[in-house]
Amino acid sequence: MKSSSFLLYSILSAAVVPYAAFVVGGVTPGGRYLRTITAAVSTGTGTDDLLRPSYAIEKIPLRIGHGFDIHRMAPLAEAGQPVVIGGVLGVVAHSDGDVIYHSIVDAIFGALTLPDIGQVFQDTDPRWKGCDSSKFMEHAHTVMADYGYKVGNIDVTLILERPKVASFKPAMKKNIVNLLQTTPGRVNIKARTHERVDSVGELRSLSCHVVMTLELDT
Ligand SMILES: Nc1ccn([C@@H]2O[C@H](COP(=O)(O)O)[C@@H](O)[C@H]2O)c(=O)n1
Ligand SMILES: C[C@@]1(CO)OP(=O)(O)OP(=O)(O)OC[C@H]1O
Repeated sequence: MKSSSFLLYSILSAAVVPYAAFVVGGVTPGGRYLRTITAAVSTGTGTDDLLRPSYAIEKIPLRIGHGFDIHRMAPLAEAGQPVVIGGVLGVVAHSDGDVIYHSIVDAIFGALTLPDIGQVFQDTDPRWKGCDSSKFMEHAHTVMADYGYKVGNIDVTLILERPKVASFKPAMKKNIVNLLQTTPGRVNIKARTHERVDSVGELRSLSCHVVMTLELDT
């Protein structure tokens, strides 16, 4: 669906059951989106201990990681994020709330036995307020590479009642490939609805699971 059609769909949908515009995999399925970037992660020169883990890990040839994230949708006044389409809801998050990127970052940290995303990028730290989550991805890639690993493969499951995101998968995949410096043959994105049940199905949240492997980069 073209973005103009999505916009129309969004407005029409808002009249019935409004949903948020959001950023997933670096893509906003919908069009009108005012991204706020108030912080950036320095991946090269940081002296922050949390950002630069230094303990040794075992160099096993294959590591597996799982990541999960869920973000609440709420009225814009409460969400406070100008990422709305349909004019009613926003995504409640400290950063930009990209559930795909957050899940991938956590899968990478998990595979490396490192502290999780919320420990590294604390949601009380003003540096991450409204932060573009691609910065978290770039940082996770740097950490992974520093430990001598590269992406094995990534399988993403985005759980989102609507809109349908099939036509946006190539752009999301391209972002992931570029940020993690891997190849298209190693990244897959799936999407499911939540069959209209629970918070995801009732358009009160969206969530994501990621499973991925890391390979020792020889
Ligand atoms: N936001 C979404 C949700 C689903 N899809 C695609 O639709 C198929 C059917 O989903 P169900 O949850 O109803 O089984 C699914 O396999 C996806 O291909 C989508 O594109 N965007
Ligand atoms: C990314 C961080 C940090 O800004 O905040 P949120 O955007 O709220 O995202 P979440 O996935 O809940 O957890 C990790 C947080 O520490």
